[in-house]
Amino acid sequence: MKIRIDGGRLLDEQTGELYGANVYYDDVEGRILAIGRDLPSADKTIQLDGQLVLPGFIDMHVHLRDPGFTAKETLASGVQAAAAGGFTEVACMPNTSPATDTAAVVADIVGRSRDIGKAGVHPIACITVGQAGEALTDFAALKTAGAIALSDDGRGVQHGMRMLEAMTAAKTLEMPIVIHSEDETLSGDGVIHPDAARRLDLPGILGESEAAMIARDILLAERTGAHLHVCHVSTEQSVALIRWGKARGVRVTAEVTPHHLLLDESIITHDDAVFKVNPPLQSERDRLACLAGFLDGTLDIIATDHAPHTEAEKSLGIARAPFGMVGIETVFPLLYTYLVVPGIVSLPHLVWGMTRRPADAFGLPGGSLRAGAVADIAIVDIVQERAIEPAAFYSRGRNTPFAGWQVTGWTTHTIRRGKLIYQQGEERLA
Ligand SMILES: NC(=O)N[C@@H](CC(=O)O)C(=O)O
Ligand SMILES: [Zn+2]
Repeated sequence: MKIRIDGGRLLDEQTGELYGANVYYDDVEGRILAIGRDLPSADKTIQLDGQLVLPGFIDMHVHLRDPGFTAKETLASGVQAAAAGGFTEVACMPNTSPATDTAAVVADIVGRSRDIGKAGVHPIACITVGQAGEALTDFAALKTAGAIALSDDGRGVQHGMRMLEAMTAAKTLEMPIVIHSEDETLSGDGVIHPDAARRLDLPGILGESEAAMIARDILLAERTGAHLHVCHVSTEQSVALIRWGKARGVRVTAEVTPHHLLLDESIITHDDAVFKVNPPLQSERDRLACLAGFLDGTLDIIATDHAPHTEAEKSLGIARAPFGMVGIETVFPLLYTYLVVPGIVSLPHLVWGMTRRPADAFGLPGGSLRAGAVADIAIVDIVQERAIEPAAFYSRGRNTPFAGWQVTGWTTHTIRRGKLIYQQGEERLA
């Protein structure tokens, strides 16, 4: 079928200006045929009224929890939540059970997510067996099965020589090494930023635990030539180190989360584990440094670190609850409302950070709307405004610190390879 999206507004990919145009695509080929005002007639039309027609969003850091932790999230609930957030592609982290450390687990995730038919899923497989930080996994076999990168996310690889071996092997296969930077000899048993920890009489996490490992791994990326991607950057020192690495010509890319762009540790005034995340909410100065880093391109992409947990787990209090926040259904509305509307970040800069830049950094299709490109599209409504309501999430995780925040920029339709994978108000998958 030929389908046309009429009456929307697109971003000019050169100038970043919004302009009115229609989009014409084929749902079998899954490609955009033409963009413009005078297009051939279609079998079906999606009629809009000025909504934004954007490239489908790409999230390089989500936890889908399947296999193993399906009370937190399942593949089905995760990819439906992703589609509801406007995402056409997500990369999922390997801290599953069993860990995503064999070709069989990678192939299972790829196959089942394809059958569900919502957002596309790209597994990031473990660097070390069982994420234990010891023996390396079989990178070549993981790549053949469909892994797009390697990470022990959830934990840092503590042993420097092990990381050097991993980068050397990853370089020969051209697989990115994606790092959760945390020197555990510095973070210890900390749970939140030291200032918040002092107020609540809890153990703190030193910011240096992140920056120290980033420094080590930039040096190892320089030595090996591997592509290093730094997850969830949260401190001023980390941003400075990545800026330094880029200036030296090291192949380093980095991501920043919506919570590290919008929140700081001062929000933690009482013992509520909804604010517990790793790396922790940092100081206001760190938050502003992350924002500046995103604006100048040091932090290339926005990633949510969508980390669902059950209500029972999150009700254990900050000392005992697991780290993590959900984010995939609310990232665009939050960043649009609180960064674009007040003029802090431009709309194209936000959109490229969620589309073109992750596609370029990881060699994924999508990220651009033009004739010949894949028909991966997010349609968002910047008039409709409502409060974030966790009970309405498609995700099983309800653990967001943004409940009740009033936002606009909700996704109304998500299209992947020409197929409608989300329409606002649709039923939850079983
Ligand atoms: N970010 C988190 O606080 N939690 C993540 C792990 C991670 O991304 O480090 C999780 O898996 O729950
Ligand atoms: Zn992590």
